[in-house]
Amino acid sequence: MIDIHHASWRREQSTIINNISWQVQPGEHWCLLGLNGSGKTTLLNMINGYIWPTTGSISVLGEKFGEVDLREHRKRIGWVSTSLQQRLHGRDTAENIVLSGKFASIGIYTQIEDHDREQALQLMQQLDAERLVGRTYDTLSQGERQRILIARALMASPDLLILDEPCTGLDIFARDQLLQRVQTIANGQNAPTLLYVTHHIEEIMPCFNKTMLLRDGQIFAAGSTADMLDSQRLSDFFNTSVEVRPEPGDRYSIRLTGPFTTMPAEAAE
Ligand SMILES: Nc1ncnc2c1ncn2[C@@H]1O[C@H](COP(=O)(O)OP(=O)(O)OP(=O)(O)O)[C@@H](O)[C@H]1O
Repeated sequence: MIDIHHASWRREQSTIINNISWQVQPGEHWCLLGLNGSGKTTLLNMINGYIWPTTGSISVLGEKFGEVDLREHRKRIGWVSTSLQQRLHGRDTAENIVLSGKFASIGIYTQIEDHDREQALQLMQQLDAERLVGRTYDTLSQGERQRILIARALMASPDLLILDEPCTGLDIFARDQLLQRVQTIANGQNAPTLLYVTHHIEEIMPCFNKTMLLRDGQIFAAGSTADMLDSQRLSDFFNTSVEVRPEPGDRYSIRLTGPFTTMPAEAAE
């Protein structure tokens, strides 16, 4: 699904992505865990073809960048992120935003077929958002917006679904509902491969069988989630002592047990 070989990305004397090699196989769902500024969004921008590695190579969904029509390619990738939220038109209705996912466009510039409209309504139903039909995007709550964005991302039946911190701004109930829906998507027939970006271990659902720990633009460790979410490993990763606890429902929680003073600068923000 994703094959990255020794990819680096440099800007203004700094190396933002530093010699990353990473393979995602069909059937895997990955969680990307890292502190602010560790390079998560930059890596996603690379996967979507918005930026190119300065050195190294990347192929996504079997297509090597440089040999593929990126506009067509992006239709195979659903993407939910805060930066997308900011680019949407606030006066568009919820259902039109979902529909626009079919064309990977902001707004709709094509004749809409009845079956597309039906599919959009079905996805809104699946995400418990059917009552939002007719509402303009700027009147929706944060939790409602996230559900509409996930429906939009699923509209083109993507092979890869990227969820970049989708729980930002959600209360604990909305967060858990959204996470349950993510789990349902992962368990569904013909489910896309999921990449889930977060700072929060509590958000890692059982469907995420793989986890990457990203620090300073480098892979600190990557492998099975159970191996990654180990107290000693995460203490090394965060550079301070933490305790990871298994929680009911194959979830995890984390508690800081070491001194704050040794925390990396970003974490203290
Ligand atoms: N175009 C650019 N030019 C210079 N520096 C950049 C550019 N894009 C990103 N960076 C820097 O690269 C680092 C990684 O940024 P990135 O947005 O990928 O981090 P992140 O892990 O997604 O962080 P967050 O969790 O805060 O969203 C940051 O220090 C950022 O300032």
